[in-house]
Amino acid sequence: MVKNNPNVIITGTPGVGKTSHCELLAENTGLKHLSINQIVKERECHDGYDDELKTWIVDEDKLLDAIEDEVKQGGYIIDWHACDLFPRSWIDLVVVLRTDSTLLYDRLSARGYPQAKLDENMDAEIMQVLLDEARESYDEEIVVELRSDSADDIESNVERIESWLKQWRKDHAEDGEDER
Ligand SMILES: Nc1ncnc2c1ncn2[C@@H]1O[C@H](COP(=O)(O)OP(=O)(O)OP(=O)(O)O)[C@@H](O)[C@H]1O
Repeated sequence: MVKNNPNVIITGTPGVGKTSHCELLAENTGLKHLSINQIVKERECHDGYDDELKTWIVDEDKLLDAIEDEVKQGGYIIDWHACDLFPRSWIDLVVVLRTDSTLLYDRLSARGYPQAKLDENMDAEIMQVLLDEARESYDEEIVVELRSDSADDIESNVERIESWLKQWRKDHAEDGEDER
């Protein structure tokens, strides 16, 4: 299928700023924000709720089936704290957001996370779990690591992604012309 728009994953540890980035990027570009959290709940792509970690237990096969037809058309910003489940052929850019661990601690504490969940997420950020997962799952040219410490970071990161998008659209418009 020829896509007119790319698919971008915005990933990173919970609390790193994925939703904040996705919302601004969607508003500025017209790409659609696909919150996997919401899809899992609304389309029931889970095997129940983990009471201890206060999170849904995701059924990845159900989730991929639920979004495949939409995502294959292109134009989605996928917002999720994992990335290795999405087929490489669907994805054009993977942005891994990173933040300072003190800032992350404050953001997650403010949400009232249980201690076990807070510790797990702090460890994941410090050990750069998501960055390694992205690098192992996709070609290195499409994986970008960006800081998300301040509001200015959000703006400049979104601007960078917008520039990338402009170039992607230009390149693919030329491809389309070549094919004619
Ligand atoms: N770069 C930033 N500068 C200042 N505050 C930020 C930044 N990124 C996120 N925050 C704040 O941290 C909190 C969590 O942000 P957000 O919901 O965007 O994270 P998330 O990665 O989408 O989390 P989750 O994976 O749990 O959905 C929010 O209160 C948000 O305002």
